[in-house]
Parts: sequence; C-alpha cells; structure tokens
Amino acid sequence: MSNVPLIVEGETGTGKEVLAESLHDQGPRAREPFTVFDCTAVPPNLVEAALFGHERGAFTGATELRQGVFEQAHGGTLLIDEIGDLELELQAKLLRAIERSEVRRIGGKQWIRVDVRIIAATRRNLDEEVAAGRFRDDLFYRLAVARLELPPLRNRTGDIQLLAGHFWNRLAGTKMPIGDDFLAQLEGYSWPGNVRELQNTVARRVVLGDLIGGEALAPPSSRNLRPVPPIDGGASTQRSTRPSDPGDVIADVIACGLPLPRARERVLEAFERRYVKHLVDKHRGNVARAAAASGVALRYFQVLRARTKRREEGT
Ligand SMILES: Nc1ncnc2c1ncn2[C@@H]1O[C@H](COP(=O)(O)OP(=O)(O)OP(=O)(O)O)[C@@H](O)[C@H]1O
Repeated sequence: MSNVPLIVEGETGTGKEVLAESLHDQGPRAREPFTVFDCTAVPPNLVEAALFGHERGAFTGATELRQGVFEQAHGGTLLIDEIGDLELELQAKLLRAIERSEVRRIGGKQWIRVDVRIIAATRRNLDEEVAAGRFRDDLFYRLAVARLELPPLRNRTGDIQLLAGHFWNRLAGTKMPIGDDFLAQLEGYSWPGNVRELQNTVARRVVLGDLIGGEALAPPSSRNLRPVPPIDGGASTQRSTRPSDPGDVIADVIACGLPLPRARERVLEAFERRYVKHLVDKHRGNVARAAAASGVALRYFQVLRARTKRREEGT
C-alpha cells in the first residue's frame, strides 16, 4: 500500500495533512522526506516551477537552479494539497510526472527520475469537478486508487471530547481539568472550521479561562472582524488616555462601539499584555519562574507571551 496514490477529501481543517503525515510516518518511507505542496499557496504562474523546479536563468527571476517538490520528496511522500485548484494544463503535466516517475525542470533538458508516493488532498468534491470538466478524469483515475473522506467535525461529535482533551492537556497540562460546561459548549457547536477551529478555541480558553463565554463559539461570520484601533500603548492610537490606567482601557474599548464579544476580547488582550509583562519583569526576565507564578504550564505561558509580543509589534 505504501506506494499507492491516495486522495484525501474533506472540508478545511478536518485533518487531511495530519492524516497524510501519519500515513507517511507509519509506512516504509518514514525515514525519507514528507513534503507538502499547497497548490493555492503560490501564484498560478509559479506552480509549475514549484512542482518540477527550474534551471538557472530559465525565466526572469530564476537566478539559481531550484529543485521542485517532486525532487525534494524523492524516496518519500509528496502531499499535493488543494489539488482540485490546479489548472487543467498543469494537471496534464502532473499526470505525466506521476505516470512516468520523472520530471523535467523548467529550462532543463534532461528528465530526472523521482520515486515519490503521491497523496492528493482537496476540500472540493472531485467527482463534481470531473463531471464539470474542471478536473481531468485521467488524472483522477490515476490518483483515486485509494480514496479517503474525512467527515466534518459536526458529523463526528464523538471526536470532539477526545480532540479537545488532547489539545487541552497539551496546552494546559493534565493538572487543570477541562471543565464539563466548556465541553458541553464545544459539543453543541457546528465547527465550520473543523479541528483547526476547535484547537484554536481550546487554546483561547486555556489562555482566557472562564473569561470567555459561549459567544466565543459563535460562527466567525457573526463576529465583528473589522480592524479596531490598538489600545493600551498601540503606536497608532490617537486617544489621549494613559495606557497604564485600566479604567481608561475599558473606556476606550466602550468608545469603539464594538459588539460585546469583541469588546471583551480587546480588554482581555490589554490585560494579558500587562499581566505577562508584570510577571516577567518581576522575575527579572526568567520566564519559567513567571510561568510558575502564574500557575499555568510553561508552554502555555510562552504561547501567551509570544502572542502579546506579536500584538505589541502589530503583526
Ligand atoms: N486528529 C488530529 N489530532 C490532532 N490535531 C489535529 C487532528 N486533526 C487536525 N488537527 C489539527 O487541526 C489543524 C488542521 O489540520 P490539517 O492542517 O491537517 O487540516 P486540513 O484538512 O489539511 O486543512 P486545510 O484543508 O485547511 O489545509 C492542525 O493544526 C492540526 O494539527
């Protein structure tokens, strides 16, 4: 089975990459590279070079020779993510590379042999794509030797407790229990962003504790995603209030006219920033001591600290 191409289908965040990597890790190619290429991550005109590589001077900007992901994955597994978004012309070139197990770099003359197991992932329904003429049927049949579908999290609610417990223990440690109310909230939500969203929600809860309420689980579309002016020392703030005064931070946030969940989040961001800074300063930069004093796992404290720093830097 280890050389058999495989298609993994499922909505975004269902764990397609996790599955592909664990298949690689458990197979005989485990010691060889596991390479991921996302067809939507580079502009369409650069996909071919990313897949097959290019010689030096092959096109403007090709200042040096570069291997493509096929060559990089030689001996191992190549996960081609979002294959359903690949243009038809490239689908033909991909099919050729898979069928003949060889690639030619752009601007190159020779064909290079590659031994790669292909796993193709997509959030699209490939049967529909083939029927609509957007996906080549010959490539589809070449890849669909084995096919797996990862159901959305809302159709496998039994997994929520397991996954949430796993993320919680990893971030908060096992001493802090996850809490039945919170679990019940998680199990009652529809998870449009699937496991990725669940992971983020658990991380937020670990950070914010009981301060996050049920509205944190509202679908993203109903959240206010408008950028709001930075508070508490943000460089571009034009407000005259002193950032060190918590009362003023709250007044600032209220004045922004945000909906309650977003407003609460802004206050908490300001609080986290001050809290972390205070403890790290108090322990003269010793993060392990600061974390111990805060009562949360060191790893979580580090995540929190990195996040508050990123916010300060506006990234
Ligand atoms: N079974 C699992 N156990 C632990 N973590 C998981 C699991 N499934 C998914 N995740 C986590 O959820 C996030 C999304 O997973 P992954 O990237 O594999 O999803 P995907 O289906 O490939 O998403 P996309 O289509 O957006 O690329 C990752 O952070 C991953 O670590």
